[in-house]
Amino acid sequence: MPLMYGAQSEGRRDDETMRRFRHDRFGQFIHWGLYSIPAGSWNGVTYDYAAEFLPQSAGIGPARWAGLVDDFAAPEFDPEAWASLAADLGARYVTVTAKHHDGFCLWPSSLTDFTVAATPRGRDVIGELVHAYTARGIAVHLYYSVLDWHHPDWRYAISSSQDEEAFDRYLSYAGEQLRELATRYPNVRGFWFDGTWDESVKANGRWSWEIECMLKRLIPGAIVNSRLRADEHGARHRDSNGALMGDYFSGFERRLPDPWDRTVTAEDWEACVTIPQNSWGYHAGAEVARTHKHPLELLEQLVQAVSLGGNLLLNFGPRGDGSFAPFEKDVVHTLGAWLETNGACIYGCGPADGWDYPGWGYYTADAETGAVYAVVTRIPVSGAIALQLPERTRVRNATAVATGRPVPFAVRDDRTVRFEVDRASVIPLAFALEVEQRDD
Ligand SMILES: C[C@@H]1N[C@@H](C#Cc2ccccc2)[C@H](O)[C@@H]1O
Repeated sequence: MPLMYGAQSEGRRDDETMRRFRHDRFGQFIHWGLYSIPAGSWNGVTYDYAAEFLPQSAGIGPARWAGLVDDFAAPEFDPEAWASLAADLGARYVTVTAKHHDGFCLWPSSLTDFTVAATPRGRDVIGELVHAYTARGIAVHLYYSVLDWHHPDWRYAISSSQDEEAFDRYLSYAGEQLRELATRYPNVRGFWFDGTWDESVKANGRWSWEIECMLKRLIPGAIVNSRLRADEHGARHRDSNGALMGDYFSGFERRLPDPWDRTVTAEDWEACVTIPQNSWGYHAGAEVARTHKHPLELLEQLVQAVSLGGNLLLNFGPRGDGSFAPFEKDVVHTLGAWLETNGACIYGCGPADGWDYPGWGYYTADAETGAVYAVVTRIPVSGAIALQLPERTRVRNATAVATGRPVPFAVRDDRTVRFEVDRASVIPLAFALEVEQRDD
């Protein structure tokens, strides 16, 4: 069907900025704001739900919530230390909350007083972070929530002409804030939109189309996630013709596609995940919870995403004072150490065509050289790892990515080779396979 405000381009972007995003594969999400201070509790009551939703969970109105501005002193906020942590994690880009659903701006926006400028130290958090990450060679994407509980003209739905006039005012405000962000911080690489699920936003596909155009005009090559977009019929992420809007699909939140679902390899996509079960902002309960994911579970999610042609955006929620919790530092050390010696099977990699999901782990392939990697995450009780080869394919040799040492294997038949793996091996265990086509 003809669309005025559908997808702005067909197929994958192949410019340098998008190739870099695809090559990066691993990003760190940062959720930090006023919600990090109460950390899930209010007036002595702890709410198990996501900490950044505390105003909703505890029924706190905008005026009372704004009282937290005076407490946002962030004595431990150290942008260079945050950038070092991202580098230690092995993240190649960072997506930082500039404005979350509560409407508080982590940059000194001229469009509202509800910003860091009103806090005791008045620091331009976004500006300092963009500088620190960029100086470490880490690309920055800015998270912006269209949903805004603080702004008086926000509406969940439009049910009167008054609602329409108010929401038009809100969309103008949000548009000017986005212009301000792209103008103040022109070396950010992308914008990560959220809070676009309500009827009011879905009814304004033209606005979302215009925002994408504006940001890419102000920052040529800027990357915009599909979550910003609706078309004129209210279709989100993909327009009414099924074409992806924005530059990559961003519908995987706290979930990944099934490891055998090769359909997702048709598009660029990114999954965003938390370390606790369900809190993006710092929740004090997470420090003692027994429920958050083991670092190796998160590492497996990264390998799984890459094996299906996607990126993983792993969330960290700094405490209200600007420090990181020990359980988050554990994740940094575990993933960073593994990526230090095994990153070849992640960075610049994607799906290994013809190599079906094996069950004991994942296959990735270097997008440039075609080198195939077998990454073992589950060692069978026998210790035997059987590889089902694509047709007319032979494995010439195999080496352990971490050590470069050759890995012995046996040819079982013309479609199967078998590795014997020490069951005490540190996993994920990555093998680099040198394969060749047989001419039989
Ligand atoms: C990236 C994540 N998206 C946000 C959300 C949400 C949400 C949660 C429940 C129902 C509808 C939407 C979270 O607050 C976090 O920013």
